[in-house]
Amino acid sequence: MASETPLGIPIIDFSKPDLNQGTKEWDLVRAQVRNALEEYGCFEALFDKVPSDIRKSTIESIEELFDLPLQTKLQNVSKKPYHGYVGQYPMVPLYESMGFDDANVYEQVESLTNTLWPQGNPRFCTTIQSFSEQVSELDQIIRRMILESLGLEKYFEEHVESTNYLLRVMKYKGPETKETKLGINAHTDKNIVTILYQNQVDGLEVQTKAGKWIKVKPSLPHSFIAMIGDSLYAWTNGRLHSPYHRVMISGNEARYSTGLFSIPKEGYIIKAPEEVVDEEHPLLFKPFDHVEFLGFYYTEAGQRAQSALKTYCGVHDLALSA
Ligand SMILES: O=C(O)CCC(=O)C(=O)O
Ligand SMILES: [Fe+2]
Repeated sequence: MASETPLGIPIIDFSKPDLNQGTKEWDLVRAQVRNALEEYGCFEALFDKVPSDIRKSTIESIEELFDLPLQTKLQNVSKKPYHGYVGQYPMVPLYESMGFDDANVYEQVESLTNTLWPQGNPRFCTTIQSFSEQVSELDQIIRRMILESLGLEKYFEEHVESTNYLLRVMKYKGPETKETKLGINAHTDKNIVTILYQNQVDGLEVQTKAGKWIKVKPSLPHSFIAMIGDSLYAWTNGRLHSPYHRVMISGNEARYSTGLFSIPKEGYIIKAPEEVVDEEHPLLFKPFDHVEFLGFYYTEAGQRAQSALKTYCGVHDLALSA
């Protein structure tokens, strides 16, 4: 076979000083966002608005968190799967994670912090909250660009108000073998937009539409990975791709990462607006509640399904699964 140029996901620069709505710069970046999300469902965002000291203390704070005794970590329980503490799963023994609901709201982070450190840990709390708030700005820039590029900007306020932010922090223990091990199974995210950040240990892989796995290696310390989840895929009636991705790890060093997930609120019905439904683009999914869909996803049938979303509320189930 001829040698292939290594594939990578698109890189988009959000660090330009005058990236304001209505400018040429904005329109240019917006077009790049739209193309990347149609083709890959994700891209690397260069975003320097999160100061380097906050980025650094975020990674240090996550290390401090996972160094707590297991008994303490287990105190963060949640009714919602993957919102509380997760660890020691037999399928993915190297993976641990902890979720912070409403991570951009100080009081919310504080109350969870106080469960973990009864004597308080203001530095941890401030770090997690500021990091989440600053990354949520990138989430909103991206969502505004997506809506504008689809001619749906009138829905922006409703769109943002219908979601909450979850910050999930993750640790993947180095397997201490030469072989590469599975850190997290291949999956699509179920939410709206995910923004990932990581320490210097790579491992994220994204599947292209053609089925090829590509390694994601963030190029700069202020690189974030933005990714579309199934709920936005459904809301845009399939205009944007939500990619399968996984984490593969090797070596001795631990990988620490964070994901800021914009998640539809319970009770909010996700329904593709009429502007994106026409003869050429028939409705793909019946309107659904994200929390109810997640309930299905975590059942045996949901886990077995090739696409849980299509099985749950796909309009052309048979045609699509053929
Ligand atoms: O750790 C990562 O970079 C990816 C994590 C992920 O895909 C997830 O939490 O949904
Ligand atoms: Fe994911």
